[in-house]
Amino acid sequence: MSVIDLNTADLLWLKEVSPDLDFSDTERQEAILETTSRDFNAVPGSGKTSLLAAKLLLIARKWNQQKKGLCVLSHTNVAREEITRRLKLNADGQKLLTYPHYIGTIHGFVNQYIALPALRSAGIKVEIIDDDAFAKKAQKLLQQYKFKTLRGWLKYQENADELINTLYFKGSELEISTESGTLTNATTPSGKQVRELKYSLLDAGIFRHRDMFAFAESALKSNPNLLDVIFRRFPLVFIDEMQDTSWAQESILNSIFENKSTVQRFGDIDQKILTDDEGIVNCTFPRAGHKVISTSKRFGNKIAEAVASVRLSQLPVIGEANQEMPPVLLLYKTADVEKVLTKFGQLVIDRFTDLELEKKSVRGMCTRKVGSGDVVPGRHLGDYWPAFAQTQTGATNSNDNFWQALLPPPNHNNESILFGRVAQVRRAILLIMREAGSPIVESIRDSNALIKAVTEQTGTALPIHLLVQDLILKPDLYATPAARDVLIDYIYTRLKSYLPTGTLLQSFKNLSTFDQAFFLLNPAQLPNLCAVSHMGRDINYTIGTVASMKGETHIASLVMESYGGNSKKFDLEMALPYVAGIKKNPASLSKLQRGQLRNLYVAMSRPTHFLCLAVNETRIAPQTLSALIEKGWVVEQ
Ligand SMILES: Nc1ncnc2c1ncn2[C@@H]1O[C@H](COP(=O)(O)OP(=O)(O)OP(=O)(O)O)[C@@H](O)[C@H]1O
Repeated sequence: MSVIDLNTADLLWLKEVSPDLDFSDTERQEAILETTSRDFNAVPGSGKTSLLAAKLLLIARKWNQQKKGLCVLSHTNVAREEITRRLKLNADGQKLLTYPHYIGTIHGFVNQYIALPALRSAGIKVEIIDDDAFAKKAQKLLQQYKFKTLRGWLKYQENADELINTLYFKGSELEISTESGTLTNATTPSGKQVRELKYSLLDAGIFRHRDMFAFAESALKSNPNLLDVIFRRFPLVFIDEMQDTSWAQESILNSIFENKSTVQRFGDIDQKILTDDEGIVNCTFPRAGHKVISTSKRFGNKIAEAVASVRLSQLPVIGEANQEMPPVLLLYKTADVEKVLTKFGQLVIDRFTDLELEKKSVRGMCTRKVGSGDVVPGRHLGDYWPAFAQTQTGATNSNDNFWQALLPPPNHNNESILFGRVAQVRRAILLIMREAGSPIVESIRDSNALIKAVTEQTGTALPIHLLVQDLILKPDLYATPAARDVLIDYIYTRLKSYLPTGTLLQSFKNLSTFDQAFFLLNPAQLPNLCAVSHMGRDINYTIGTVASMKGETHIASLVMESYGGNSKKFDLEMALPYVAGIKKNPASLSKLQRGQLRNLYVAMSRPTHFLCLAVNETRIAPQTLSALIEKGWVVEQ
């Protein structure tokens, strides 16, 4: 028997409350009305998250259980925020935001219901769960005399820093492992010390997110009754972004809910770009009997055709939007690789008015950040934008640098993640207040508590609100070295009342958090922000990796080719014959090459209007070029 009854009358109501969304097709209607456990594999831009939010609204209207609730899980905070944003708009939807319901990330859920209670009852304190904070503390601890042997061993390890930064507890036996490299046996001196280091951090209450899954597994093993308690509380479970769920996460969720609660999972298996996860072969999404949504509301037919050509499953992708323009193939000469991003900015300015670009995202993406290979450039983002490469080198990369903390993440224009941007900028301000010795922030652990602490202790946080607003809305304030100098003065005036009495402007300016060495290699470029002036108009747009832009919608997207290293192939060089229709069925490519294609599938499916692929002119065959032109592609140089 299903937990909830949904029928076609509900769809009529949905039309009234969500007039911006169209659920008139059979595939979406079936997905909304489905009441049994089922997976849904849906194309990019099909509106998985908004469909799920709409479905939740319908259920909220009918939910009458007081102590049992819905469990809605996503992989990222972006998806969670999108769901809660939509639910907040409606009185019924708001009911889902409180007890007995849970809406949050899989990490948050596992922590709240399993790992943290287990750690508490074992008397283990938790100070912080944060991969960056863990890495920082681990590196600091490593410098202690007692880890001398370990340091000696690390000198001979590739990625020694990462080996330490990513130490984690694995499985229900809490075995100590690393995500980078291999640890020596626990009986060797260095093997002993690396484990001692991890245990010291455990004693200090410092954990990585991944550790929590091991504690959860361990708790469920030693206390199987816990499973019953959780599944009884949540008879209905929805999981968004299912393709990104690792096996460690899925196996815990399966052990709690499988064959007990009704579970519906949404995702797109072809967008799974992290495929080197342990246990990946066990992942079950999408299960037999799954349904599909094959139409995209994001883009039209031309982009859909290109996206479908690189879709590994070769299932159809149908574009339903009708605002797109001809896609562009941007051919560059090797010597001009650093001009690609500027040229794309010009193409965007030529195609859109300022009004059309307002509040819309323009992005440049590349699969690889940096790398090597004795091949002609166009290998990675660093080739196209040297300032990006410099952020990837340890020397200038500091978790405590204000500028680094301030720089907009790749998705900073997306309204749904504005909340995330506010949190990011508050964190940057917290770094300043901490280093300046502000007594207000002495006992606060993260930026979430900043406003509360400032308000409680001084009566108002208005100066911080205004500063946050300026830093988000006016990136020009930190676009050049001179602007950054002026900005520090301005920050001082805003924060002065929160600083220790007598803090002078000069000592404030000398805080190491303002160190601009971060920008030195390329003072004209911000690491991930490209500024272009053309025909008397300006555009600033963000660049980044494909992985960092998953889930986004752009008005215009540039996809820059990259070299796959061990795959021995440039991704677009390999993909363009498929896009041109000369080759079919990319499923026969090698594993690494298929991984490259998955990235392209994600990247090429971001834009609503304008898709541009940048390729070195030496890497496209004349036959492919003519076939693309015949298909309606425009070639630019
Ligand atoms: N049912 C719908 N009716 C009309 N427009 C929609 C609908 N669903 C989504 N959209 C619009 O389509 C675009 C893509 O939606 P969204 O980003 O939610 O898709 P997605 O399935 O999450 O995509 P991806 O898997 O690529 O991240 C957005 O601009 C959104 O507003």
